[in-house]
Amino acid sequence: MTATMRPAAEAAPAVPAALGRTRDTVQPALREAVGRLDETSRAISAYHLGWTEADGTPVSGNGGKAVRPALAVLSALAAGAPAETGVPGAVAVELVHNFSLVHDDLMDGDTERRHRPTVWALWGAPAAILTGDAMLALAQEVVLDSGSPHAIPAARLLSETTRRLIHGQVLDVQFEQRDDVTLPECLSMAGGKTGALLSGSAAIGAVLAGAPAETVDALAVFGEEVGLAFQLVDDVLGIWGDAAVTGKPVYSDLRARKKSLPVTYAVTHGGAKGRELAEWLAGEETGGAADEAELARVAALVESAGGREWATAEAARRVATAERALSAIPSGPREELIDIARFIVHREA
Ligand SMILES: CC(C)=CCC/C(C)=C/CC/C(C)=C/COP(=O)(O)OP(=O)(O)O
Repeated sequence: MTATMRPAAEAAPAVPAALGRTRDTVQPALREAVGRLDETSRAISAYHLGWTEADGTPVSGNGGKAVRPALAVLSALAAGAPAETGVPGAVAVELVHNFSLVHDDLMDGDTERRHRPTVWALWGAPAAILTGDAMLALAQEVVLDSGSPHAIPAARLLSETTRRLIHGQVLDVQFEQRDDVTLPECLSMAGGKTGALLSGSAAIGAVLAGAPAETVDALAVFGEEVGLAFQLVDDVLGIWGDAAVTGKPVYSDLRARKKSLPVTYAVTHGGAKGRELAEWLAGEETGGAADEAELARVAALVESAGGREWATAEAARRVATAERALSAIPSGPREELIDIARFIVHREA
């Protein structure tokens, strides 16, 4: 068993069928949209999205799990519209997501994502900033060009979602300089950094379909809760995940002394072990590639202070709340949304 609290005998849940199906529905539109970018941004985006090698050779690589576009397409279906209605929203949220990853890797100095070198590591900081910017601008354009009579409210939702996402990242960066971050503050940061885009993804298809406010709100609540579960699991994988499976370097969050959710829980609720952890986080003596053993010791400290168990249980609680929010959503899309939420808590990458 790696990151989850799943009993050893229980198999990992299958990847939900909706993820593959919606990926096939959305990919042609995503490729068409990226094709509108200038030559340099297009080539770098194609690499980041797993379509080519860095030298432009076509590949079918790892472009990510495509969770957000799946939510956007299912959101349209949940509103009684065809899948195609959600596609511009799906393309837009995947572009916003990838803008945020390209910029996040640069900010964190991370050199590996999706089992490949990151954009800034290959092309440098200016190219990473500009490629991310290009994807973000393109996302708005795709929604505005959707042809939906509800394109303006959908574009507004995307804008508000992006502002919340950026605010979450602002808090995350600020927390690195603070040693008094509380658990509610950390949850609020994760709600912005990850909950906002999952919420916007789960709502945008319904907005494009002109669904009533109750439907949009229920889907938004579902996405927000799933987003928090997503970040909790992401933080757990960042400490106890298998780098060969996650495709990201192990311990990068701990090495940067990030106030992730399991770490913040451990510090604020872990008694003497939490205080020991807080001292380590505030210290300057650790860091760099030579300290792998030290980071393993700190990971064990977070675990013995209850951080891993709490984060895993909290993710399950968030998914249960998310599922309850869908009570009025028609069967079919509801079960597929729930399958994705459960997959998120049990994933290992
Ligand atoms: C403004 C700015 C820079 C914000 C950064 C926000 C940020 C990077 C939040 C983390 C979100 C997250 C859990 C990403 C992994 O998604 P995933 O596992 O779905 O990734 P995948 O697409 O590779 O599967």
